[in-house]
Amino acid sequence: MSEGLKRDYQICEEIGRGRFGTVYRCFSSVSGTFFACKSIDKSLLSDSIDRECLEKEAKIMQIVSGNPNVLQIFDVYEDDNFLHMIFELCEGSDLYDRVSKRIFSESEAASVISPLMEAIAHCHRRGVAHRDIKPDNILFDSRNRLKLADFGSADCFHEGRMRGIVGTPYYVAPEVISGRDYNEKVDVWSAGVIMYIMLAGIPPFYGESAAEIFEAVLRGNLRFPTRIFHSVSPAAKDLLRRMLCKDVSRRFSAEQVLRHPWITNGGETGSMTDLT
Ligand SMILES: Nc1ncnc2c1ncn2[C@@H]1O[C@H](COP(=O)(O)OP(=O)(O)OP(=O)(O)O)[C@@H](O)[C@H]1O
Repeated sequence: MSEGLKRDYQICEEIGRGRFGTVYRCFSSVSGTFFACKSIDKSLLSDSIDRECLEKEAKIMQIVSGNPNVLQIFDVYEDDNFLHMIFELCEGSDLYDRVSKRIFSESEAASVISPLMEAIAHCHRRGVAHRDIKPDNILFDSRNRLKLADFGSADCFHEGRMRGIVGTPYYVAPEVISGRDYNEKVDVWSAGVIMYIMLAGIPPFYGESAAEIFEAVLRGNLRFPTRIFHSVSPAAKDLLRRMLCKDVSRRFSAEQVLRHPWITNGGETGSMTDLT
């Protein structure tokens, strides 16, 4: 373990595991606070792309720090074998657990989508596209505040063209799959998929395998089956159409999503006129 880490933090129990790293609860006696320490075993990084992603993750998290809805990074320690990143601790269940259990009311969904879009808009203002927005990467702290996490696939879109397939099948935007250049609006698409799943309990573009899901996403045929959507407001459907719009130039930006009435009214749309 790195000397600096041992000096500054007391490492406690394991709280999670990813492909390359283990996450531990840790304690800083200086601040008297608990944090999360993600320790990455460098020997598990098989190629230069993995190594590049890891270095980028720490760098990008520093660029996007300072927003209450983006997971804060506090320290980075490196030795020959490990890279340790100290993050704020999120002890609540993640959004994946929450969406797997039940369908959300519109106001409950808005209370998640609104801070998520605040986090995404903040990253986009700093020139960062997250590129892997999905429920597993949306954490909640002990006060139930949303924190966007896992910038391992993120990229700085001002530094050159973005290309290459990154993301997770259900959530990935069609322009990513088609292999064209794309921009930061891929994150708005993914957030739209999350909003749809929260309100409907099923994904908007479904397939039995990754290949079938990709085909469904590429078709981009957005439907609101009456049996599921009969009680969903026109405002929510209007926003979904604008987020899950295949034409990137017409797709809303994160800032536009934040100004949409469904967001500004907190999903309370009972008295609104039909937007469709
Ligand atoms: N800041 C945090 N606070 C509390 N728990 C966390 C925190 N960050 C990650 N975890 C937990 O640790 C687990 C592993 O996280 P990690 O970021 O290493 O991997 P992952 O994102 O799940 O997977 P991969 O990196 O393989 O895509 C997560 O599923 C989560 O449960």
